[in-house]
Amino acid sequence: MSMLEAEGLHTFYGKSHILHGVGLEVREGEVVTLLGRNGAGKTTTLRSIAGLTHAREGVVRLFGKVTTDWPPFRIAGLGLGYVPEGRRIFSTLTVDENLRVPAERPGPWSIPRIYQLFPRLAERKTNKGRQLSGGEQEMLAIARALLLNPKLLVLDEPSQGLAPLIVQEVFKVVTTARDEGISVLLVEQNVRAAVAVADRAYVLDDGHIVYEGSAAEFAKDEERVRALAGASAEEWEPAGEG
Ligand SMILES: Nc1ncnc2c1ncn2[C@@H]1O[C@H](COP(=O)(O)OP(=O)(O)OP(=O)(O)O)[C@@H](O)[C@H]1O
Repeated sequence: MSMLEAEGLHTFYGKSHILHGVGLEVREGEVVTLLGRNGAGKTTTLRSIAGLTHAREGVVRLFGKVTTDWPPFRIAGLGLGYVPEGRRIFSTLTVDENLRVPAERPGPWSIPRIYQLFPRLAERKTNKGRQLSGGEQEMLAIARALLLNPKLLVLDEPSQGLAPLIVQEVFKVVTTARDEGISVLLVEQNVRAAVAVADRAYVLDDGHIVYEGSAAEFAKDEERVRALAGASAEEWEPAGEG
């Protein structure tokens, strides 16, 4: 079953035509990564899906419903958990207070469950948002989205600015969510980290999808990975044993 189907999206900022017929799909239980260089249109694709910048042409279907022109709150209510770029957590509130902000949607995720699965956040419970490291802030932002009990989690560059070891920790959160039955759409600059967790990959270039296929196949294509990953290509080391 499809969690998300986007077809032929054309999205503009004013007169700037950014997406030129973008199509992608996330099926139930999948982690799908959307890759591409700076400015390729990844964030714009996510904004079109989440209802923040509506596509002028094309269709977004979420959980079988056409949501192309729905406002963001209605899309969130349907089960889309969107974590934008830049970790917008409340810096003057504690971790615990941050987690109490979202309006709950019924489901298996609760604050005790979050603390159980992300002990790092439990340890930091009474720390203010601004006292957290970048990795902890990202985990908190994802945890907050999970409390909405989404069926599809959409993450925009969770690894941005994080050291490799911390990236691995944040990506464990992604696999935990997937293991809990949540589908994930992941936008990343860190190509190697993303293809290591994803089932399928799409590559966006200048508003066009130029690759679509298995993430494992993509990972094998060293030349392609290197071209996309650029300078960060050497940074990612797969998690070692234990
Ligand atoms: N609010 C805006 N108004 C006008 N142009 C914008 C706006 N936001 C983004 N753009 C432009 O749209 C294009 C796509 O941007 P987008 O943020 O979707 O790319 P991206 O692939 O997510 O890149 P990045 O990795 O830098 O976030 C870029 O050329 C960008 O300059």
